[in-house]
Amino acid sequence: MIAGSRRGLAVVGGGKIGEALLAGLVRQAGSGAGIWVVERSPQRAAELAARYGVGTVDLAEAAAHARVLLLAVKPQDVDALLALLAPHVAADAHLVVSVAAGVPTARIEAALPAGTPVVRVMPNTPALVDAGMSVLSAGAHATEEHLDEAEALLAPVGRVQRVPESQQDAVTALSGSGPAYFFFLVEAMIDAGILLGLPRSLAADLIVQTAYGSAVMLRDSGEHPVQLREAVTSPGGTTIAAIRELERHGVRAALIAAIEAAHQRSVELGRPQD
Ligand SMILES: NC(=O)C1=CN([C@@H]2O[C@H](COP(=O)(O)OP(=O)(O)OC[C@H]3O[C@@H](n4cnc5c(N)ncnc54)[C@H](O)[C@@H]3O)[C@@H](O)[C@H]2O)C=CC1
Ligand SMILES: O=C(O)[C@@H]1CCC=N1
Repeated sequence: MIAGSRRGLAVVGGGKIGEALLAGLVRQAGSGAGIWVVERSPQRAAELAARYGVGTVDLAEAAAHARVLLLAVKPQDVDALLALLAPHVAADAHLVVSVAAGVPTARIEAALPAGTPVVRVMPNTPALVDAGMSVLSAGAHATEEHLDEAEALLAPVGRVQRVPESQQDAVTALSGSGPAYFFFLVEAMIDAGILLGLPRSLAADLIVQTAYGSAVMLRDSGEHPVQLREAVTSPGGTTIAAIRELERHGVRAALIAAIEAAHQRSVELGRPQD
């Protein structure tokens, strides 16, 4: 294969985020042509091939066909994967994109042929519904063109930002893990509806639509969250009674501590494995 003749994308690791990205990208492209998946579990590979019409290949075939190798395995599995992948990577023909939480581009570069361009990305699962948030950082050999290439890949499934790599652990704690915090809040709010005697399906409908409407307002109104909250909080009314309880139970401090813990875990995951 001549350097530069490769096209398309191979997703290595078809787990939760690998599938979210695959699903969004295949939907946007209109088919799975030019998209391959490498998956350790044959059963999972067959499932993804059937669901999205993508080809399932091994690492050597992925590297032979695809220009972009998108690594979506657990941080703990990255080193083992790189050892298997490295013999098939050509620095002048591939762009390696890693979504592994915490793992620095320097660690990936050290395991690949000298000069391989690596872009670190923190995506999130709303990519599944084209509402993802992907945050990109360049490794030592990734140029603006490589960042543009990674951005073009991810832009169809949501918004894209670029940050210095030093901010990626914080980004991971905010937008990478972020959907889980919102799902957790929604889960708790639905439980509150159950406590108040509403049927589960009604409580879920009320809360999901309220979450959706609030998210659209946050994104589109241009107003600060404080202003939006104040507009809901009538003097002597119901909302302030609830807000007082949230503050009394330390919910704000709990969220800050939770996100700080996620940041710390991302830093730990980035350290070389024993
Ligand atoms: N789940 C999420 O919302 C997000 C996850 N990430 C990152 O994405 C990566 C994957 O996370 P999840 O999808 O949640 O994990 P997961 O455990 O659901 O998926 C990992 C997949 O990789 C496969 N795998 C492992 N080694 C392999 C190899 N050598 N070759 C081929 N396939 C291999 C496993 O069989 C599994 O299906 C992690 O590094 C995580 O930090 C990043 C952003 C968001
Ligand atoms: O929980 C995790 O480690 C991954 C990274 C960001 C979201 N999920």
